[in-house]
Amino acid sequence: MLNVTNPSVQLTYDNIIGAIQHYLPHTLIHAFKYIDDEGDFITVRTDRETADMIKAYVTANFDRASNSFSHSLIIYPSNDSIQDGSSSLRNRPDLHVEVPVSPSISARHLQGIQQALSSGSLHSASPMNINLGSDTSHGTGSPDSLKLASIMNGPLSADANPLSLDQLTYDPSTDRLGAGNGGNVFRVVHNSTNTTLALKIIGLDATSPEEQRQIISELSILHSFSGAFFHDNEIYIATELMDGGSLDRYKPIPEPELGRIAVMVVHGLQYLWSIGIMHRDVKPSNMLINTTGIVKLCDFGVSRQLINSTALTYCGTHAYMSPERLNESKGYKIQSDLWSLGVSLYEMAIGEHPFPSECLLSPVPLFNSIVQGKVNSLPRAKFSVSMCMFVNQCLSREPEKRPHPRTLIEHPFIAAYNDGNTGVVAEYVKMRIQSGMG
Ligand SMILES: Nc1ncnc2c1ncn2[C@@H]1O[C@H](COP(=O)(O)OP(=O)(O)OP(=O)(O)O)[C@@H](O)[C@H]1O
Repeated sequence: MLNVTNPSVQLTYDNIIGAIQHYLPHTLIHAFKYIDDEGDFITVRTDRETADMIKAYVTANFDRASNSFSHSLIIYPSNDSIQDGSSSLRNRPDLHVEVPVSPSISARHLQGIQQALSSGSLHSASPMNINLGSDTSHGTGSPDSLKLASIMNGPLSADANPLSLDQLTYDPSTDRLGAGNGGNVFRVVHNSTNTTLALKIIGLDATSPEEQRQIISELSILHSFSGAFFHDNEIYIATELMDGGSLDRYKPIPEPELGRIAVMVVHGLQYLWSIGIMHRDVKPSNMLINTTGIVKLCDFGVSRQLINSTALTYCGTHAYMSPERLNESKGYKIQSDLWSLGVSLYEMAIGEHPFPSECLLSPVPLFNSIVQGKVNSLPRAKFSVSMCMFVNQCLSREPEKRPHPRTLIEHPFIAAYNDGNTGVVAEYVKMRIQSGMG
C-alpha cells in the first residue's frame, strides 16, 4: 500500500509506477489498483485511467469547508509475485509518494475556480493545464468571460448563507418551468434579494446523511455554487433562471441561429474540459437560452452519488450517449461529449433524432442503433457543407475521427459563426416565444 500525498491531476501512470519501483526496485510492477467510492478495486494501466482515478478522488474527497482533501489516495501495486508474497510486501502504509502540487487542480485552485465562477469573473484563477491523458489534453490559458458565460453560474456567492426552502417563494401549481427524469424545475423568488431563480427539485431514493453530504460536496465542486440543499430526502438546486428555457423546445432551428448557439455550447464545453470536467450529459434539454441570446450548459459532470441516488430512465439519459460510453468496457473520454453534441445539433437542426424514432423507445434497439446502426447525415441541400461536415465528424463512431477538442473552435463551421452576434439569437428567441413556440 502506498499513500499518495498531494495528489495532482498531472500525475501520469509512469509517475506512480516510478514511485512504486523506487520502493520495490526488484519487483516488476505492471499495474496498480485503487478503491473507488463504491468500494470496488479498480485496476490502472494507462495515463487515462490514472487521470480518471485522480479526478474521481478529487471529486469525492475535496472538502470545501476545510479546503483540503478528507483522506489520502491509497494505491496498491499489482504484481503476481507480490500477490503471492507476504502481506508485508503488499501493504506498506509507511511508504509515501511525494508529488509536488501542480498548478492544476489542487485544493487551492478548486477554491479559486469556485470563487471565480460565483463572482462571474475568472481573473483570480491561474491558467490551468489539466492533463486528461494523451489523447485528451488541452491547451492552457485563462478561460475568458465568454467561456465562463457559457456554463451555468450559481446565483449565490460561495460565502453566502446556506440556502433553505424558507428563503424561497413559489407556487408549485403555476410556477413549473419543466420536468426532467429526476424531478421538476420551478420558477422561484429568493425573498431577501427579490431575485427570480430556477429551482430544480430531485426526489432521491432513501439517502443517508453521509450520502447527502457527499452529493452536496460533489455538487459544490462541480458546479461551484452553494445554492443546493436537502429537504425531506429531496435535493433542491437553485440556479440562474434562463427565460428562454431549454433548446429542445425550439427545434428545428435555422442554421444562422443554430451556428451561433453551437459556438456558445463549444465555448462552454471547452471551458469545462479545461478544468478537467467532462459534461457527460450534453443534450438540447441541458442547453438553456435567454432573451439576450446567451446559451448556457447545465447539468454538467453530474455528481456520481446523485446519479446513484436517483432513478433515471434508460432512454432519456442514453439517447445522446456515445457508442464507446454505452460500451464502457472500452473506456470513454471527452470525445464522448462531442458525439452527444453531434446528436444534439442534428436534432436541433432537423427536429428529429439521427436514429430512427422507434429505436429510442427501448434499450436494446437504442443500444444497437448507436453502436452499429446507420447514422443519418444532415441534408446537404438545407445546410452548409461545413455544418454537415461538423455534425458528421462528431457522429463518427471512432472518437479520434471527431473534431479535435483542442482545435474545435477552428473548425470551419464553428469559425463561420464565431462572430459574437448574440443579437441574431436574441431576436430569434423572442420571436419564437411571442409565437408561442419557445
Ligand atoms: N435554469 C433554468 N431556467 C429555465 N428553465 C429551466 C432551467 N433549468 C431547467 N429548466 C427547464 O426545466 C426542464 C427540466 O429540466 P431538468 O434539468 O430537470 O431535466 P432535463 O434536462 O429536461 O432532463 P433530464 O432529467 O433527463 O436531464 C428543462 O428542460 C428546462 O426546460
